[in-house]
Amino acid sequence: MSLLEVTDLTKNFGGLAALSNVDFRLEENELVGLIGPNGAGKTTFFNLLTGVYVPSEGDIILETNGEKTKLNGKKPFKITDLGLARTFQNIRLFKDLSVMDNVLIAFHSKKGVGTFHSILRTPKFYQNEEELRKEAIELLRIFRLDGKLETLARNLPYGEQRRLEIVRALATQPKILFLDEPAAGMNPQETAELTQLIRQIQQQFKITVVLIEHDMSLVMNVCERIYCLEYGRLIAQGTPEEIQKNPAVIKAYLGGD
Ligand SMILES: Nc1ncnc2c1ncn2[C@@H]1O[C@H](COP(=O)(O)OP(=O)(O)OP(=O)(O)O)[C@@H](O)[C@H]1O
Repeated sequence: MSLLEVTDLTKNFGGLAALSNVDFRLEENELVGLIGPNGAGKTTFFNLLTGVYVPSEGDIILETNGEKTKLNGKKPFKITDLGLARTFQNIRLFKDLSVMDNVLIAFHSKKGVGTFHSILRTPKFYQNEEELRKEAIELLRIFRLDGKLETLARNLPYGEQRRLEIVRALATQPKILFLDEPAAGMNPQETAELTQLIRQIQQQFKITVVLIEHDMSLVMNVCERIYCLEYGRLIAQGTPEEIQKNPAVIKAYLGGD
């Protein structure tokens, strides 16, 4: 089986079917795009996979080390523990904490030494803190944020806040990273740099990356496979070349018959 297998995933909000019978799979270490017009159900899909919403129907199964785990209905923190991390369409940082503290908090979900050592400030606590700081600086260096360790997140320029969000997600050591419109609001140069970074982290950390993005050049450039949603239904999947030629996708984006 695949790293992640989603079958028949459905989410209803009252009478509105935000997502209907979607099948989706992810393999290890691939870069996958999720596209579709506004309101197609892309963010709802991420919210279902990361435990923000409980599915109305369908299954989400993660397979790691030969073990299958059903993710439906699990809480977001549990899903993070199992190796799924995400960023949000609207940036969600601890705006009044420094860049470094934003990353350290994310690390603690995976690598903290526990309450006993933390409260008593044991030598093990200090040794662990030092190691985490080093790892945080390494990650921040990749995203060119290592010169701003003590800057408050709210004082970073917009593009850097978006990059810090990705660092925070990576600090939880995910197997799968979900990025919700990472290039939204970025200028072309920032988008080009981000494209490069996404490729780099996928290869360096050997993770699977799933990307919701309206910037088609980014999606077509970076993704190996693409899924397209419209009105909550999966209307196409394939390579970037196949998706660009797909009549249902062209119609969904351009309208008309
Ligand atoms: N919590 C909710 N309650 C009710 N309706 C919702 C909720 N969340 C999403 N929806 C509806 O579900 C549909 C899909 O929304 P969703 O945000 O998943 O689309 P999207 O493809 O991410 O859109 P966009 O590209 O504009 O971000 C929309 O009609 C939206 O209004």
